[in-house]
Amino acid sequence: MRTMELGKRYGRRWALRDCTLTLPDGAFAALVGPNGAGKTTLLSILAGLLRPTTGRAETPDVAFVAQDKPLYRDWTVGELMRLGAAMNPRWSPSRATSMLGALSLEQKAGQLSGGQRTRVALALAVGRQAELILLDEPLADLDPLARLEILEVIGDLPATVVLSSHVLAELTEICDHLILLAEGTVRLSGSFADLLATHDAASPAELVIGQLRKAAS
Ligand SMILES: Nc1ncnc2c1ncn2[C@@H]1O[C@H](COP(=O)(O)OP(=O)(O)OP(=O)(O)O)[C@@H](O)[C@H]1O
Repeated sequence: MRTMELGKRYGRRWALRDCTLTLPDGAFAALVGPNGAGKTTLLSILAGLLRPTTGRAETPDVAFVAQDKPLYRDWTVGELMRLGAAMNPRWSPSRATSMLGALSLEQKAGQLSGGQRTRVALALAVGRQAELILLDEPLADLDPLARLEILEVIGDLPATVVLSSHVLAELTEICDHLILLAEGTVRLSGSFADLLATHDAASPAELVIGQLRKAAS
């Protein structure tokens, strides 16, 4: 995945500016930044849902799980999975099922809890076997064990993953790359291994906190 001088302006204000990034295939990148930094804007452009004002993005086949997870309320989980299969020639039932946990296929989407809806949205994204998976704060409503379980499954996928989150632990334990945005610009990007070798930080968490403090000052 590559972006070149990507920018998005709303009126006179830039939500994202001069964003040039490269992520190697198979990277699992943490997308971090303060509220309003431009994370959702970047993910929406990468997903093809938002047209950039400047620059361009080169992305492979993309699956996007947005903050709100729209699902057909009257459809059962099983029907949604069958829809996923019918719409995607590369559909993997086993990958999709790995996200569903103990969820019943008979349950209607409109009657699911927030965390259960998240599982279904992730199943639809993962079942497609997209090469790039974009996750915009997807895990907020999952219980701690479900979070861990799902992050491990996502980490093992043969895909490039970009995960936006404010929960440091889930980012720094699982992700191998970092994209740090502040005020619409990329402040830091690269593999955690390279960044730790070139910055004064003992751990990924310390690196991220230090950089967020710097961005806020
Ligand atoms: N449709 C829009 N019209 C005008 N401004 C917008 C629009 N969408 C986003 N913005 C502005 O763009 C900036 C970046 O927003 P974005 O949603 O990308 O931030 P974020 O990093 O995802 O924030 P958060 O962590 O709070 O979800 C913000 O200042 C926001 O107010």
